[in-house]
Amino acid sequence: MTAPALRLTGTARVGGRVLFGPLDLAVPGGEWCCLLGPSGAGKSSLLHLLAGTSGAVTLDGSARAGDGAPLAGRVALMAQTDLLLPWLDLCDNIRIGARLRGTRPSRAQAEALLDRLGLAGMGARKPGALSGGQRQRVALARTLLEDRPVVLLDEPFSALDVATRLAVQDMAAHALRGRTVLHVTHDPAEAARLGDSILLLAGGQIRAVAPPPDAPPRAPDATATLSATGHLTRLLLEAA
Ligand SMILES: Nc1ncnc2c1ncn2[C@@H]1O[C@H](COP(=O)(O)OP(=O)(O)OP(=O)(O)O)[C@@H](O)[C@H]1O
Repeated sequence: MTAPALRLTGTARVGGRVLFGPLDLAVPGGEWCCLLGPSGAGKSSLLHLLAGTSGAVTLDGSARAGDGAPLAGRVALMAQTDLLLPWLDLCDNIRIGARLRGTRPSRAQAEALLDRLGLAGMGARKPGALSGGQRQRVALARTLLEDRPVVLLDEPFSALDVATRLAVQDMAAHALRGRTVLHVTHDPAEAARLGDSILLLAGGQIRAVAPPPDAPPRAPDATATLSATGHLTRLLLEAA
């Protein structure tokens, strides 16, 4: 699978006001890019513009793949809300996209993903019986099973405790290696740990911030990771 680059250029508006831009955001093909920024800066809107699900937010410009082919059909979006269907069990929730397209991955595939996310043996449960962090991992499993070259993640680990978060970050980093990932997060430590590249959206503009030099996923307590976390925290405080 060849993962295309992503490019978003122009000005985004909502309700007649400028949300961000004019700007030029680029994510190289096959890289994991973390996007940070203050609440309301437009990070989720930017993901939805790339996914083609932006609704009230419009773009005077373009959101496209670097290879010129349409993005439609090549993108999986994990939104901030988990969108789990309460009447389906976890395996069927995870397989919902494939089912809507007329294919049907096996329950064993869904169970295997749950297992890797620390939810072994829970495939027959309904979402109503889960904690917030468990629901978030099911939504991640559904996104991974989509098996798309471009993956957009909106705060995918925000509900997880520290130990689970680190384990699930590692799992996702390995599962999505070689895909083009744009990952919105509020957590500077997460960006310092996971990003091949790191972008900051603030004041309507995009700014690139140098990631630590070694390859992700990085040790959370490595000096370079901690130093990048501190630098990003300072930039976020300045942008607030
Ligand atoms: N459908 C919509 N209708 C009206 N306003 C919207 C809509 N979608 C987004 N907005 C507005 O656009 C702005 C940016 O929202 P967005 O969710 O993209 O920000 P964000 O950076 O992801 O914030 P957060 O970090 O809090 O999730 C907000 O002021 C929000 O109210």
